[in-house]
Amino acid sequence: MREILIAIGEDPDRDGLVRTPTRVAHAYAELFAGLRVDPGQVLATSFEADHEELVLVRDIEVFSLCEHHLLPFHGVAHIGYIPGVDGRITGLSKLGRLVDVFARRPQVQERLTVQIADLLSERLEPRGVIVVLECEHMCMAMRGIHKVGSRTVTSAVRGLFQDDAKSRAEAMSLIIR
Ligand SMILES: Nc1nc2c(ncn2[C@@H]2O[C@H](COP(=O)(O)OP(=O)(O)OP(=O)(O)O)[C@@H](O)[C@H]2O)c(=O)[nH]1
Ligand SMILES: [Zn+2]
Repeated sequence: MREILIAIGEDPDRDGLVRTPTRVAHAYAELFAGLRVDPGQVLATSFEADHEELVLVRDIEVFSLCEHHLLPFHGVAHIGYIPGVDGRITGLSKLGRLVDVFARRPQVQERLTVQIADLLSERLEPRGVIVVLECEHMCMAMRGIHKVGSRTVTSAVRGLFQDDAKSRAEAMSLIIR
């Protein structure tokens, strides 16, 4: 960080900047903490339930950093699943925790979307999973192409949502408003 400050023409020893390398190190430790967490642990607790219909959590806040520029992208995730035949469900907060574990890494939005869908699919063995992310990328807003307000939408579907167009359309109608 000190070398970056010198490279951009700053004085790393001036009062406001002298502790900046340390601050950035601490900030990065938090922003990239997901690299040191086992995502499977997030879903370690699950419950039996007689619910065989859609469970959908909308508008889960997403903060991540693109791996190309290390600039933030942020927006929301919508995560839905239909529990498997043995009816296991997870705590609703775990879906938000799962987003954070994968988001707190150098990312691309597509991979973040797929990682969430794959882990839910693997660990909960649900009948279907649908994940939609809508994010704005600062690397496209405050630099480069300067397109402020454009949002990128990515989705990943697993299980019955892949084959059953009616179920997918029903879930999408609850997600996209
Ligand atoms: N597919 C994808 N691309 C992303 C994501 N985040 C940033 N990017 C893009 O990554 C690309 C990197 O392109 P490069 O040409 O290597 O880098 P660059 O010269 O800084 O590109 P510009 O942003 O076009 O100025 C850019 O087009 C970014 O918009 C993401 O989550 N998914
Ligand atoms: Zn970027």
